[in-house]
Amino acid sequence: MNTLFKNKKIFREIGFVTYGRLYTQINSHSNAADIQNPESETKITNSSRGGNFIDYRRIAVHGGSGGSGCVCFQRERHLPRGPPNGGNGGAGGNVIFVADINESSLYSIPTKVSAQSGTRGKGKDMNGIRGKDTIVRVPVGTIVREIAPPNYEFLTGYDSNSFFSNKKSKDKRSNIKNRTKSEISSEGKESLTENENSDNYFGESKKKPFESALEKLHYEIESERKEVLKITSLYNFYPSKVIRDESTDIQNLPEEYLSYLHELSNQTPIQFDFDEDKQSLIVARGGFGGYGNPHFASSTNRSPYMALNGLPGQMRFLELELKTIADVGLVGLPNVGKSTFISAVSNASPRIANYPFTTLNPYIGTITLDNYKKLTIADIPGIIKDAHLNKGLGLSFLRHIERSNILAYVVDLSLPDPWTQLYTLRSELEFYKKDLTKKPSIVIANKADLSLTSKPNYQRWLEFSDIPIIPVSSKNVKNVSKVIHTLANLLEANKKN
Ligand SMILES: Nc1nc2c(ncn2[C@@H]2O[C@H](COP(=O)(O)OP(=O)(O)OP(=O)(O)O)[C@@H](O)[C@H]2O)c(=O)[nH]1
Ligand SMILES: [Mg+2]
Repeated sequence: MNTLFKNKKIFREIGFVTYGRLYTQINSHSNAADIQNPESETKITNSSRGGNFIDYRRIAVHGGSGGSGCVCFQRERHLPRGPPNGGNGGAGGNVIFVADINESSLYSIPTKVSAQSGTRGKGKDMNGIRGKDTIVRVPVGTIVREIAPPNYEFLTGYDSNSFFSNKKSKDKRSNIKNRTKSEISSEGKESLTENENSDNYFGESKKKPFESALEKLHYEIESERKEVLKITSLYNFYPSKVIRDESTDIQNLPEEYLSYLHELSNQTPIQFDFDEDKQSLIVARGGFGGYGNPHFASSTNRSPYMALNGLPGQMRFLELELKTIADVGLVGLPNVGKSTFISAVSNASPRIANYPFTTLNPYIGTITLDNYKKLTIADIPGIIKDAHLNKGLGLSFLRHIERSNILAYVVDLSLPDPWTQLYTLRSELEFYKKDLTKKPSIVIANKADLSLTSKPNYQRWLEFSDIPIIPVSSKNVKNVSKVIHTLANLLEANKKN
């Protein structure tokens, strides 16, 4: 199976990215403790602030295969028929996701992530080496969901419950037919009619070719997995001593081996939210290493000529979605001064210019308050009227403020009737997600330094406003500390509730 992943052509076809900055392998003894104390890992930085911001991605993850156990006997001059001494195979490495506060984009995560396979056991009781784990750093705020493999239903009639069946696998095409009739239609997914699968008069299949390399990869892996999981192929026999007696029965398999097989066939779908730094999750477990022949020695069979093969690692298809988590989300029309505000109050330094849509990616700024607590603010691209109809940059960026505790509407106070900006923003937010505007909110009335128009606007607005309005001049850094204190108090009150 592992050879499949080494197939560079496939990697190229599915767009395997070799940037590898988020993607590193750590030594074979990695465990949860290592993750918490990542000294053994390479320091990775990700400068994805520029044009490389990606907040949605679909990837495939694959744990390493386990190495096979070895069939071997001790042979010395004085000991011609010594005891069995074949080593166990090494387990495959796991693919582990770790949340990292320094990451801000899913850009560097490759389409296909696999962990190293374990090596085979050898004679003289030499166990195989465990495959290295692969650690993928994901930004805090990433949501991981398991998805069905691409076009899963038309690829194969693979039935995960038939792992233990000893029957010869049926013809692939008949499998597809069987599945088409019953399972696919009941699942209600994209279904193929029987006619589409059957051969025509010239014996040519009308089945569509693989539409993407990822589908092809999945098909190959699944067929190989099926092959591996046939009971006879679980065993590794001594050459020319192939014995298929009752000792190769399913009942004789070690319990941990069986439970791993069971786990492989009954994977619970992953749904995980990385909302804290250093949180980690094994997304694809490495395969079990097979036992060497000493494991099968008994009082009746002192020279077992069989060992166990390693098992394949878990294969999963995942959907990653980044929803930035900040305490405060800034929302405003383009060019009102959101980025100027965030750069005036925090460590963020987004681009500022006098034209709309200067900001194209979300930015997070951190402010250290008097009591050494931290307040994070998210600046997102500007929203315009009818953004829900995909005008401007659309509304997808709202996912980054969706989980903020507080909303801060930034308006340009110098424009005529500035409150209309607030109406527009609120209605667009409601279009995106119902009740989003019910979060505690304030209005940052920016450009108050342009007092000729701003001052009368402010006076009029105060008379009917339903939320606090704070006039500021972000450009001249005037009154911004009042905004920060109001936000900090609101946050405190909000957390207590
Ligand atoms: N007079 C005045 N100008 C300001 C103030 N704040 C921002 N500006 C100017 O307004 C323009 C837009 O500022 P940005 O911070 O880029 O605005 P933005 O809301 O981030 O814009 P987008 O990223 O395009 O949505 C710049 O030319 C700023 O110099 C202010 O308080 N007073
Ligand atoms: Mg901006």
